[in-house]
Amino acid sequence: MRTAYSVETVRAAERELMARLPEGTLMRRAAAGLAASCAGLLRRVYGARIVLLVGPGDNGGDALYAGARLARRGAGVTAVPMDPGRMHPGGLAALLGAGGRVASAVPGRADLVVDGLLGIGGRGGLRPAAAALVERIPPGAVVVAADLPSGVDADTGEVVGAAVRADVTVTFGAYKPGLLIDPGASRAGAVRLVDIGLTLPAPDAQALQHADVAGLLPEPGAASDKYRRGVVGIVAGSARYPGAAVLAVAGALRGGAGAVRYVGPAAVGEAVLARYPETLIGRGRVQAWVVGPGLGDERRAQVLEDPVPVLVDADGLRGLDPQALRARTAPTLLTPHAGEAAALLGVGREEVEAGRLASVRALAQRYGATVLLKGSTTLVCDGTAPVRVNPTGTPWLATAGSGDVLSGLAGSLLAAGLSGPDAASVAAYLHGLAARRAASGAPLHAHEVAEALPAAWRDVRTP
Ligand SMILES: NC(=O)C1=CN([C@@H]2O[C@H](COP(=O)(O)OP(=O)(O)OC[C@H]3O[C@@H](n4cnc5c(N)ncnc54)[C@H](OP(=O)(O)O)[C@@H]3O)[C@@H](O)[C@H]2O)[C@@H](O)CC1
Ligand SMILES: [K+]
Repeated sequence: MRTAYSVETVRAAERELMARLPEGTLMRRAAAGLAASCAGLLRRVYGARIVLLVGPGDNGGDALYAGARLARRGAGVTAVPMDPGRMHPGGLAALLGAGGRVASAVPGRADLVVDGLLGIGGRGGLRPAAAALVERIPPGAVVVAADLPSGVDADTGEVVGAAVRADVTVTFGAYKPGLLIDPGASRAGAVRLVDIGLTLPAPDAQALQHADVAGLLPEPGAASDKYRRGVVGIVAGSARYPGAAVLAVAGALRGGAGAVRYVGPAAVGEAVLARYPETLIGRGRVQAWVVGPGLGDERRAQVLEDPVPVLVDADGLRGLDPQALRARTAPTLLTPHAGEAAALLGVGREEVEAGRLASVRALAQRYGATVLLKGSTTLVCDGTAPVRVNPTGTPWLATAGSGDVLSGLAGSLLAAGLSGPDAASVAAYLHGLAARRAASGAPLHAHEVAEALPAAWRDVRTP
């Protein structure tokens, strides 16, 4: 499990540790890790041209001390301050003592640029003096962000205006949520963690890894029959959109439930059967429902009355009543994309895109449900446990029908007995992995994602 911690939590842990260590120890540890990463990215440290963008706080201090280490190994290191009157004094002295220099403008050429403008003390969009330096980063230089790319909000991943686009981010003590959540995540490049010795409490966000997913996958026992493994009911599709039902069933058949039941118009049932003859057709007992696309209100209301877990997706999300959902006794899982989430919250779509973390939390609170917010970084929140950030996926997943496959898959995992957050985050993980496998750099369509699910399932179980 990759875990991430809010600024407040990191600061508290730092304070606690600093009180027990000689002054400057943590910054020395951070700078040593940063310098080592930079050295590893250069073909040769000796003679390399390194530029440090230096902010007024301790993030700038990290960059200056790291620069001093690299200068001692023969690199030509130039520090460019955001505010010449405010640079970490100890860091500046170390750099100058090691032969580094200070310049007022960013040199036109560099092999590597260290972004030490802002770390966890950054607030709001980059001020003009910082944005001007970022604009001047020489093309072709490897960009290494200290702690996080400047301009990215550490807690949320939000970016207002300009922000550094790093090739590598060397983060200190703990991952910050903004490094895992877009748009911040896409600015961070490869993220490396430097252990500075912090003792941390429960995380604010977490990202599953293969082993976590493998541990959550439903496993049939010797005594399992199809009913014990769970039946998932799919209420989706219409004469106008029969494909949604076929794709949801495709996902559900690969999700570990013992059987998939389709409930809907006869013509759609025939389309489902033609593709998947193993589907049960018509009403009957299920352990979880997926209420999805192409639906009228009355079909959704019937399903929501059933005291089993229910996943609500697509058209099923339209006009949902928070009170009615809160009154349910069994878990509810909502799987909106940004547009649907915006409608559920009564805000603009851009607001959801810009503040994905706040949006998913607000939805979980308001509807008393687990919420899977689809998008460039899929988030899962049940309002209490840490938010789960999905680390798999590919931009090619933005294709018609892929959401139907995901809802079938997650519903199947619910029927197999997983909790709402586990079903949602395992489904998102497998779905993203399957899409990566199926796409491998080329366009893909939703059926291919469904077909690649068994391979993704095997991948995560391979130690
Ligand atoms: N604590 C520790 O033990 C350790 C900490 N470590 C390191 O310290 C970092 C945190 O340092 P920090 O607290 O000094 O804050 P930091 O990120 O440098 O920025 C604050 C400065 O930026 C300014 N500023 C703010 N927003 C701005 C904006 N939008 N645009 C422009 N400027 C803006 C703000 O200005 P002000 O508001 O004061 O005018 C203030 O001067 C942390 O990320 C890690 O790298 C490591 O060494 C490990 C040990
Ligand atoms: K930075």
